[in-house]
Formats: sequence, structure tokens, C-alpha cells
Amino acid sequence: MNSVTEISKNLTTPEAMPIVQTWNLGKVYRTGFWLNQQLRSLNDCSLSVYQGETFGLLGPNGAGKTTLLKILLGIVRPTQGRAVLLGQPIGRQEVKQKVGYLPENAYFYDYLTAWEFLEFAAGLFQLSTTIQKQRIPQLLDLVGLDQKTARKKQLRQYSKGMLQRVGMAQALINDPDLVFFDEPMSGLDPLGRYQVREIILSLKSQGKTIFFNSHVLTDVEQICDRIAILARGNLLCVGSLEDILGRSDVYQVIVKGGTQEALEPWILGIKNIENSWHGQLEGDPQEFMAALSQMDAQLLSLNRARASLEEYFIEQLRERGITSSQ
Ligand SMILES: Nc1ncnc2c1ncn2[C@@H]1O[C@H](COP(=O)(O)OP(=O)(O)OP(=O)(O)O)[C@@H](O)[C@H]1O
Repeated sequence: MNSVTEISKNLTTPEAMPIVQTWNLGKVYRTGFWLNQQLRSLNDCSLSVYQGETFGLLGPNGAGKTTLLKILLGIVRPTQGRAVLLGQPIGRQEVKQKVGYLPENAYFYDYLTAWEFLEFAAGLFQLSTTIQKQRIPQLLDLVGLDQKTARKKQLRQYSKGMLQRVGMAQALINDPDLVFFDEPMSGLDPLGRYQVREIILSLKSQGKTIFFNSHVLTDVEQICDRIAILARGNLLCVGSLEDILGRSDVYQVIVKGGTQEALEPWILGIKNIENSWHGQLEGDPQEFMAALSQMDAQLLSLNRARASLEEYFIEQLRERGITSSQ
């Protein structure tokens, strides 16, 4: 058994329902020419994702993120453990009807237009033409693609960012309750990443549960309710960002001048180090700065106390002696 730090039991809502649950999931691939070698890519993975959550699965290359996603989607069979999606065992047809998926390197039919591609995807779910006529324009709006372009332009003429948005529309064609995105921001420029983030946030506001893999930790930090870190097939920690990193509105301050008595109500754990006051800010930064001007003191620095997700991520890997990806 690997040791998983379950950092938080705080759910999006206290009575939230588990939508994804796994118990000791594991996968050993058979490799080599004679398939006589074994590669353990997932180990004893137990986690839960709750209704309406945006859940980010992080990990270095080769950590086993895609393997876990593919097991949940019924594409890869686990060699150990079990999992339940939307209250039913994975792989069931009824479950697949309610799940959306955008693979990491999605294949698009170059000579179809976006509209034709979405019609094709809708056909796989046997959606009626009436529903298709309503849903395709809605999805194009959601992902920010122009309807005329979607009807005319073949996918081979689309940029990477536009293709990714078509891929997201495809993943939503069946109006799923649960959506899996494998590296949705990969290879996108800052604007493309912003657009994908906005789409994910808009899906969240519709109450959908989103499970995605990512290397882009700044994006994860902005949109996820909870995260898990996977490395070399082992789950290292699961928890909410606030419980993992601390509150985002806590600041460390350094002040020059003023007196300890005047500053004490504002600075928790105040200490004098080399003629300046150090500690944690109590209260609103704007009000604090206004108060400083009254006490003849000068603010030298005001920094968020919480570490970035990237710092935490690197630290977690380092603690376990993982210094390179696979
Ligand atoms: N079909 C397969 N057959 C054999 N080995 C595989 C197969 N798929 C994945 N692996 C191996 O399993 C391990 C985990 O791979 P996986 O793709 O799940 O990692 P990942 O975390 O998604 O990586 P990345 O971030 O690079 O996409 C890797 O060592 C990979 O080479």
C-alpha cells in the first residue's frame, strides 16, 4: 500500500454525492516483443470525486494519469481494484451515455467541417436530428466558435486552439453529467488556455462534474476545487487547494518604522528582524496601508503566505526522491 495524504474531506457541498469512486485501482501493462515484461503504471489508487466538483489530476510525464482516465472510461481494463462512475460499475453502456471525454491527442477527421464532425459525434449517441439542430449551435456558442465557419471550414484548416474547442464541443455532445478532459490546455497559447479555462468554468456553473489531467499547474490552481497528485503510479495526496496550500488571502508583511504597540493589532506574531517588523497581516491590505500612513511606518513587502501549487508539487515529488519524469 502506498501512503496517500488525504488532506481534505471538505467537499464542494457538505452533502455532495460521489460521482467517481475508485478502490485500490491498479494496472500492470504487458510489454516487450513477447509481452513477457510487466510495467506497473498504477498502484492502489483510491479516490473520490464529488458532484459539481472540478477535479485536477496532476503528475509528471508517465505518472499514470491517462491510464487512470482510460480505466475510468472503460478503455483500459484494470488489473486490480474496482471503480464506480455515477453510481454504477465502470464500462456500463448507461454510464457511457452520461460521460464526455476529450482525449489528449484527439484525432479529427481533416476533411469534415466542425459541424459535420459534431453531427458524426451526435450520431454515435443516436441523438435525433431535432436535438442535434438545437445542441450543435449551443455548443459552438459555448466554446466560442462561429457557426458560419463551423459549417464551411474543414478541420484541417483549423488552428490547434480551434481544434481543441471543437474537441470540447464533441465531448459535450451528449450533454454529459461527468466530463473527462485529458490535458485540455496542452500545446495552447495563453489566449487558448484562457478560453479553455473559461469553458471549464462555464461547465462548472452548469453543475457538471469535471475531471481533468494537466501539467499546467497555474491553470489547475485557478479552476480546481480539489486535486490529486500521482507519481510513478502512486497517489501522493488528495485534497482541496485551500487545505493543501492554505488560505489564499493570508499575507506576510515587512514594515519599517512605527512601534510594536501600534503595529501589533495588525501583525500577528510580530518580530523585529534587522530593524524592520515581520509577521502575518491581520485584516484587509488596503486598510492596513492606510493605517501605516498614520503611524509614520513604511511597507517594505506584502506577499501571499501560501505557496504556489507548483512549489507544493515539486516539494511532494522531491520528498519521495522523484527528480525526473519517466
Ligand atoms: N498501452 C500501454 N502499454 C504499455 N505501457 C503503457 C501503455 N500505456 C501507458 N504505458 C506506460 O504506463 C506508464 C504511465 O503512462 P500514462 O500515459 O498513463 O502516464 P501519464 O501520466 O498520462 O503521462 P503523460 O503526462 O506523459 O501523458 C508509462 O510508463 C507508459 O509508458
